[in-house]
Amino acid sequence: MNKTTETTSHAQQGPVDRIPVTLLTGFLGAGKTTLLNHWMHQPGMAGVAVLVNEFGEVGIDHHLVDTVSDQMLLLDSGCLCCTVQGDLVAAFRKLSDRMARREIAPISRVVIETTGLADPVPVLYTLMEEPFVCARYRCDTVIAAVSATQGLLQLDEHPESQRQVVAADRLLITKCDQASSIQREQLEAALKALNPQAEQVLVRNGIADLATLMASGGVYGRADVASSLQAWLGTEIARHGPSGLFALDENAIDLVNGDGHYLRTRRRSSHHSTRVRSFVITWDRPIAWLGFSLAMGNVLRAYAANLLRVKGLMRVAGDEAQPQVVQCVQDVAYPPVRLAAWPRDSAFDDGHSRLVFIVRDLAPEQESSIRALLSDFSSNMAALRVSATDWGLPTRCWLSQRVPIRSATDIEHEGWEIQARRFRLHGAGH
Ligand SMILES: Nc1nc2c(ncn2[C@@H]2O[C@H](COP(=O)(O)OP(=O)(O)OP(=O)(O)O)[C@@H](O)[C@H]2O)c(=O)[nH]1
Repeated sequence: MNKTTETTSHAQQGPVDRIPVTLLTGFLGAGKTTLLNHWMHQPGMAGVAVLVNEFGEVGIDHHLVDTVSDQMLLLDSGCLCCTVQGDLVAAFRKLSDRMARREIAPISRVVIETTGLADPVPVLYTLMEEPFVCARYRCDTVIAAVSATQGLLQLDEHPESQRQVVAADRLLITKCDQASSIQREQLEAALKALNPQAEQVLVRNGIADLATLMASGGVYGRADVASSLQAWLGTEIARHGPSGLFALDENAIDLVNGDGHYLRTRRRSSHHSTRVRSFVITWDRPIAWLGFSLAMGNVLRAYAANLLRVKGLMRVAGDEAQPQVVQCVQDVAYPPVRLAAWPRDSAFDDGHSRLVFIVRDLAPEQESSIRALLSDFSSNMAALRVSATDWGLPTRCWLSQRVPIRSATDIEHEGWEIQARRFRLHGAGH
């Protein structure tokens, strides 16, 4: 074989063999985990490895996705876009090592669910520039979930949300079942202005076709785009804009999307606004659901402007074996669901209730008053019943309905450990 032929065949082989990666992004509470949970039940997900990353001290999301113990990893040491890029590379290495040792069957795709606050650019940079990763994996698609009900406001107030939209090649407009047509159309127009080339997909009740996740994206999935981010950026600049739009220096990563929109981010240090932080409230005894729901309603009402996201698992008196999942996005409380059992081998091992709050501009004394409101539920049933008739209470939907159980049996995780059960080869002797 002459040299030219060798070079050609190597070049042809490399990109074909690399495992496609889908980045699933979207602001806090936009519906990423809900979408993932639906997709995880599809037969087409066999062989897909999922990496979940959360902002906050206690990981919740991986407990909310069913039947995932064997193909899901929690990236729990911080937000993917700033502190855990090394961990992300380590996870890719581990996947590759296990495949090489035939401990797991070949992986057909990796899906990374980022935190709602993640800037996708540093993650893209890792995928496209880190030598180990880009030799074996290729960024295929960036999907951003945007809430039809809250997305416009989030785009206005949170630069992270804009960056997620601009970097995406597919936009999933979630919660269309809850939005008016005017809300939806305004959001569609805003998204079009930010990222005209991205495909827009409407999502109702958290359900989208698996093809939405699996289909290759426009920009990132193009076979002719060089894997190097710098080369890709060069192509984009040549196509769209004046020179000097970007520079890759020591600490800056810039990205220009298909429409010449320009994103700049810092490579290493945490660049989340210091205005955003998280804290956890823990209860070591079962909570009274009525009192808790009313207290949470008052918390949402009083601090709506500062609460970005609240979620957790609660041990409810009288129903202690099945944790109740509590979900709030800003001042909206979503209908609770119950898990079939408490997650094992996790922060919830002790069976305590925990709520993770992600807040912005919340003063310490305000945090103290939230803690106080949630530490002392009135035991006066008559008073509770009166306040339960407050029709404007954000947590009304927690009071009225029977809480369905979601089967989430056998859910466990090993943090960074890759769990091989699903990928195990028959007869491989493991
Ligand atoms: N009605 C309705 N509710 C939805 C939809 N998508 C998500 N939800 C609800 O919105 C809440 C938040 O959804 P998640 O899937 O946890 O959102 P997320 O983007 O993973 O949240 P973070 O991981 O905190 O950023 C949950 O209570 C979901 O049930 C939808 O399309 N329709």
